[in-house]
Amino acid sequence: MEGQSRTKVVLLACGSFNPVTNMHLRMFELARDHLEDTGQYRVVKGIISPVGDGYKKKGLIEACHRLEMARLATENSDWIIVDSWESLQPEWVETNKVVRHHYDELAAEQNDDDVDTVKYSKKRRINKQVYCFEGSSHQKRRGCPQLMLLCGADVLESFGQPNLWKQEDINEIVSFYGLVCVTRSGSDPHKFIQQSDTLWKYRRNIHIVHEWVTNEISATHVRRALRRSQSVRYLLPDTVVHHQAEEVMGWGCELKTNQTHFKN
Ligand SMILES: Nc1ncnc2c1ncn2[C@@H]1O[C@H](COP(=O)(O)OP(=O)(O)OP(=O)(O)O)[C@@H](O)[C@H]1O
Ligand SMILES: NC(=O)c1ccc[n+]([C@@H]2O[C@H](COP(=O)(O)O)[C@@H](O)[C@H]2O)c1
Ligand SMILES: [Zn+2]
Repeated sequence: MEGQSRTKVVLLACGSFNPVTNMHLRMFELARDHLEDTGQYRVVKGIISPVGDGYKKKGLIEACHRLEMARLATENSDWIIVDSWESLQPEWVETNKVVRHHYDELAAEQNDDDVDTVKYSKKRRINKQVYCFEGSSHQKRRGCPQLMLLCGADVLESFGQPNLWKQEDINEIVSFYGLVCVTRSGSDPHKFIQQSDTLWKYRRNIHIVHEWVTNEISATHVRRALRRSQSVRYLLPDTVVHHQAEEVMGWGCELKTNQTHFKN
């Protein structure tokens, strides 16, 4: 399929990024290779959206630090950016609402691009196909890139945790947007999809990316190492490691080690 006829895709990763690790960045590269290898997609952008402070997860440091570290981590990438919208919301925002927000942004950018050639109102009329499903209706904008949620297999499996995700949100994510899921040790996304009627129904919208270089990098491990004054070098981009060191010095922290604001 020629480049022009491929569907443009924007990948959106939501999470704590507490702190961002090399594996978060690898996740984007793996997903892009996988989607482009199908011959159907061209991945044009990746967005990291750190969760807001309202998420109140134990040990979550302030969003401004998580954002700054994610920005430093992506400064050498020509396609992955960090977006602050979610982290600036006063309350925790459910992921489906974050996805909707970004889809609306992409559609608005698309309309801006089109506005010179076709009158806005007319374009709006011809540019939308209405997709309806359980209780809500959405408009898919022609020409707008497809937005897919990018996550690790642990997040996919968290769909099965009672009272954590609304069923309608899961439906909307997998039926309207699409999901790219990177395998992670301890998870079996194929089995999980096979056992869920909803996920099975929309299995063609769920792209499982197999990470062959299995590794167990996690922000939990990084925080633990930092608490113990152990090196986190090569688990995080150097710029992020340095940012933390500067932070400690800047705060006149009582600790003379590389221990940082990760207290839990
Ligand atoms: N090693 C990994 N392999 C696959 N996916 C990963 C990996 N590390 C993180 N992710 C994914 O990155 C996204 C953001 O995750 P998150 O910020 O929770 O990182 P984490 O390393 O899991 O942190 P924590 O240990 O604090 O939960 C999630 O979709 C998560 O599944
Ligand atoms: N119902 C929901 O929309 C829902 C539930 C749980 C987690 N999440 C999101 O999943 C991500 C999980 O991140 P952590 O693995 O760091 O907890 C966060 O972005 C969080 O907002 C969403
Ligand atoms: Zn996690």
